[in-house]
Formats: sequence, C-alpha cells, structure tokens
Amino acid sequence: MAAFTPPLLCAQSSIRTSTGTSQLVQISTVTNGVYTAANINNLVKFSSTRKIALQNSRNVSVKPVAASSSAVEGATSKSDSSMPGGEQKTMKVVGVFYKAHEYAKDPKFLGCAENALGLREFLESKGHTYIVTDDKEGDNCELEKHIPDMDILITTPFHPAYMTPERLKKAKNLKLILTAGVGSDHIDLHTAAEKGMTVAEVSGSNVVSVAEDELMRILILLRNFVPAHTQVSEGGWNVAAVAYKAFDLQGKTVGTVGSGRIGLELLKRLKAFDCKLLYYARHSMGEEKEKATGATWESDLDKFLAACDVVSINLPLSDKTRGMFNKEVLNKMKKGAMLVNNARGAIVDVDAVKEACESGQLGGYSGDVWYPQPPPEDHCWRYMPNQAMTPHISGTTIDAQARYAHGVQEMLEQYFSGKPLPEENYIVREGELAGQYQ
Ligand SMILES: NC(=O)c1ccc[n+]([C@@H]2O[C@H](COP(=O)([O-])OP(=O)(O)OC[C@H]3O[C@@H](n4cnc5c(N)ncnc54)[C@H](O)[C@@H]3O)[C@@H](O)[C@H]2O)c1
Repeated sequence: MAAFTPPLLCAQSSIRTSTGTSQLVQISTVTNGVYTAANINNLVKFSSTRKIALQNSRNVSVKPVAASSSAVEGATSKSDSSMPGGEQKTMKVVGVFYKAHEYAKDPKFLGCAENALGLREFLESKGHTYIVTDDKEGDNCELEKHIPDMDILITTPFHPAYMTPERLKKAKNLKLILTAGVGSDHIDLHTAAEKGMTVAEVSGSNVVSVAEDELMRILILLRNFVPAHTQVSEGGWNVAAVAYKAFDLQGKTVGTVGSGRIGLELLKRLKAFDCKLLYYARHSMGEEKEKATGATWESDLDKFLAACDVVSINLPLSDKTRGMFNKEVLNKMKKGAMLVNNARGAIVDVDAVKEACESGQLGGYSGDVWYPQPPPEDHCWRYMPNQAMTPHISGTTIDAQARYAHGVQEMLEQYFSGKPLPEENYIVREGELAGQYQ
C-alpha cells in the first residue's frame, strides 16, 4: 500500500485507532472536516502516531491529517487459506432463516427467509446461486439436499441449522460459514476447524438489543409482571396475588456471568437503577470498565451466586459452559433469586431449572433461548411456574437485523475479493477456535 494520503470520500485509508490498533477503513461521509469511516476491512501494519476516536467497531471518526511518507510501514493483509483469492468463481450460497409468511411484507424485515438478509440481488448480480430455506431438520429437508455442493452457508441462531459433524463431513465444497448474528454454537466448531472451514459471525451486531431485552426481563421477573398481565387479560383483578412477591430493582444485587460485549452493555444499563453490581468472569474487565459500570469482579462463582438476587448469564455455549447451571449450581444461588438466560438454552440443565422454579429455589426464570430451537410443544419450560419465557427474539429486532445483514454482506464482499474478514468476527480460522469458545 502507498503512503498515507488524506482521506477522500469513498476512498480507503489507513488509520490508527485510540486503542492503538491499525485499521484499513472506507471513508464514506464528511461533516465539518470530520470524516466518518465505515467498513473496517483489514488489519494493517501501521506506525503513525495519529489518534482517532473509536466509537464502536464499525464506526470511526477520522480527522484528515497531512500526507506523510513515513506514516505507513506497509500494509500486510494476513492471507486466509479459505479465501478464493480474487478468482471469479461463481459459488453456491445457502441461507437458512426463519419463515415470516404474512409478516414478510416489510422489506426492512431482512432476517426472514423471504427477504433473505437482502442479499439476493448482491449475490445473483455476481453470478452466484443463492438458495434460501427454513427447512433444516431431518434427512430429507431442503438444507440436506444442498449440503454436498454448497460453497458458503449463512445461518442464524434464531433458527439454527444444526451443522453436526456428519453434515459438515458431507459438505465437501464448504469453505465459509457465516452466522447472521452472534453465537455459532449450532455449528460443530471442532469439526469445522478440522476441515479447514472458516466460521465467522457479526460480532457486536445485536449486543445492545440483547442487553436491553435482559434489562426488561429482570424488571418483568422482579415486578411479577407476567401473572399480573395474564390476570387482567383473563378478566381478573387481584392485587395481592401479584404484590406479595413484587420487588424494586433498586438496592438489589445483580450479577452477570460473563462480562464480554453483552455483559458489559447490561451492566452499563443497570448502573442507572442504583443496584449493587457484580460480574463473574475469568479475568477482570479492567479498571476503566469497572469505573464506567460501578461493577465489582467476583472470581469465585460460589461467592458470586450466594450474593446475587438476580443473575444474568452472558456466556457463549462451549464445551466448558454446556450444562454449567445444573442442580448443584442452582442450589448455590440465594433462595428465591431470579435467573435470566438470553445466552444459550443448553448452558442450563432443563429439568434442574424446572424443578427450581417449582420449588421456589428460583423465584423466576426468563430467557429466549432453548435447545433445540424450535423446542417441542411439550417442552417443560412452557408450562412451569414462575417463568417469563419467549421464543428467541432478543437479538433479532429490526435494528439488529439491519446490522447483521450489513455485516454478512460486508464479509461476503471481503471473501469474494480475497481479503480477510474483520478480525473480531472470526470464530474458526485456520483450524483455531476463537478465545471465547476455548
Ligand atoms: N439471545 C440472543 O438473541 C443472543 C444474541 C447475541 C448473543 N447471544 C449469546 O450471548 C453470548 C455472549 O455474547 P457476547 O457478544 O457478549 O460475547 P463475548 O464473546 O463478547 O463475551 C463472552 C464472554 O464470556 C466469557 N467466557 C467464555 N467462557 C467462559 C467461562 N467458561 N467462564 C467464564 N467466562 C467465560 C468470555 O471470556 C467473554 O468475556 C453469545 O455467545 C451468544 O451465545 C444471544
């Protein structure tokens, strides 16, 4: 790459972020001399001392700086063995999304099978074949027909296409699996790694959507909202039947298990409610984030559980977290504490949660994640007491759909032009699993 030149509209430029990393960005708009750069494409080696404000991973403000021949040491794009390297090969792309039927009319509803993440024109104009289906279960489903010759698979956690070792082994041409959203546990990541496949998701795309939803669930449980709403919808009126176990959030101890992107966003939101905030994590999130949230790190899970009135789970589903909230762990929580789980259904033991809701060990359980998805009609969580369950909705708001659809298109563009994907999106790369899945 040539030496740094002041950014022009629609040009690419290397910048150094406030966190010290260097990035290649696409300059898209300019207001009052401040350039907005989107589409962070690439990591480059770069030694400028210029600092810019990194607002979030996809939106950077860049002040133009005079050209300097010493600014760029040289851009080194890490090559990725799975990239087509700029070949013009046409590919078979398969997308698996939930069907929206009568709700699909609004074109902004990008996440459904009918609107196919808004990718059809983009893919077909490049000569690629784009097959989209919601039919993902069993040996005779539509997805199975395409597994042997698909090149790219796009899936979503909201309607997960379970990519078992058997399915991945049959997928002889499959090189790239993209998750429209966050959480790629529906893919057998170890097999994908063994087979040299790349798995990537749109990291950060729906973390605010989930954190807002978790805050809502915490309030819904504490206020005993669901029985109150059911009561009036059914023609009843009984204040006592709700008020006997309705509580304020203020003054309670609320904790998140996991303090990654969602855990942090939740803590930031909870700060306004004047509660005591704890987080359980493998590492401290650092002084700056602790100060910003007012949260305290507890590295001992037993002590953490014993202290919390409300616990929110914000972990990926991995070999280490599967079944983590079993009967023994639930019994370490305060009697009557509330549990919110928007992470993954399989992180908790289904029967242990049901029994704890029945016995009152859990004062309430709320979440939007199940295993499998969709769950059977007779799944016990639908019928247990003290629950505020929903289908998997928190990360698929219309706003989140726009972000993850954009993120998927961006990754496809990168892949087709032989460039690496945004660093933070990789879940499996060159045989290695991302840190959060280890
Ligand atoms: N319900 C939804 O719609 C929805 C949407 C987005 C994400 N999610 C789920 O939430 C999860 C978290 O998302 P995120 O964006 O915050 O991810 P993240 O990678 O930013 O954070 C995950 C955190 O968990 C920690 N962690 C992993 N294993 C751990 C262990 N064994 N013990 C303690 N900590 C551990 C990691 O160190 C990391 O800090 C996703 O993996 C996904 O499963 C759900």
